[in-house]
Amino acid sequence: MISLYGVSKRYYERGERADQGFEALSSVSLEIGQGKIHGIIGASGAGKSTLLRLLNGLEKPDEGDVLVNGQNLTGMSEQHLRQARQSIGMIFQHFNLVSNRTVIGNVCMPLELAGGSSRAERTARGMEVLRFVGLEDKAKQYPAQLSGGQKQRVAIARALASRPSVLLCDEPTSSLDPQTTSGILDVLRHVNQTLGVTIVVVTHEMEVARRLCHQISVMKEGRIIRTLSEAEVSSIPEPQPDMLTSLLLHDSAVDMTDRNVSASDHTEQGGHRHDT
Ligand SMILES: Nc1ncnc2c1ncn2[C@@H]1O[C@H](COP(=O)(O)OP(=O)(O)OP(=O)(O)O)[C@@H](O)[C@H]1O
Repeated sequence: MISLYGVSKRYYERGERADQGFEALSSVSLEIGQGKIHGIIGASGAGKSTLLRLLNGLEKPDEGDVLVNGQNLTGMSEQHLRQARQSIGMIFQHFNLVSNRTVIGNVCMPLELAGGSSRAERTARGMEVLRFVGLEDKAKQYPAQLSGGQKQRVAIARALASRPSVLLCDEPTSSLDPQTTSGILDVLRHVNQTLGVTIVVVTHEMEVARRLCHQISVMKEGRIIRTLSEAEVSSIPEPQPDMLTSLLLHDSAVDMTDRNVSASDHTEQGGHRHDT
């Protein structure tokens, strides 16, 4: 379970007073249930990445509380934060692999940093997570020898190595072509369904959010202006990006029910958020 209560975050230029600065997040409250896939969408600058960074303690809120797995990250010491982060994996748009390490070397990095395991134990766990993402045959290669989709699979394997209960994804498919995107969405679903990992996905790709997520929160100017329930997300016809675009562009919540198609329309169109 992930909870944000009244979270605000300001960024300051050098020399600015506490009442100045730019408010990137403004009184954000949100609850994400355990085992859910939750999307965060919004225009550039809406505060999506800031919200994600608060969830692994990379940023501290100025006000409010951030709880992950019942632990309040706000006010935690660096040492406790490091421990808490072991149950929070993260992947990025540009994969962030270390170029001079092999695939298995990259995947084992979090285990090395955590300490307390032998090299043989780390390698065994690394091979296990590489198998999970379908890349055990690439263990000895270097990132430069892999495609974009393979690099993101390695990044997912690395994030899973320390058995996290939460996976944070910052624009995980924005660098990938549509076919590779579908493959990565399959892997993320597999992570969620097989391992029960709660996933939070920041994306500007409305269709990715619709296909992958149970719920979707829409952000605008540092606020969550709407959270779509599972029923509402399931009801979004495929593909109808205009509806989500209008959610991004207007403050007032769009009445989804006016635009919902009936259950039979939905079936006829073959629309299902887990279609790829
Ligand atoms: N370290 C920082 N210092 C100052 N301002 C920042 C900093 N990080 C983010 N901001 C500002 O806060 C606002 C929210 O940024 P954030 O990166 O969270 O938005 P975003 O929705 O993820 O945008 P994008 O989709 O472009 O990545 C933006 O106006 C950004 O310029």
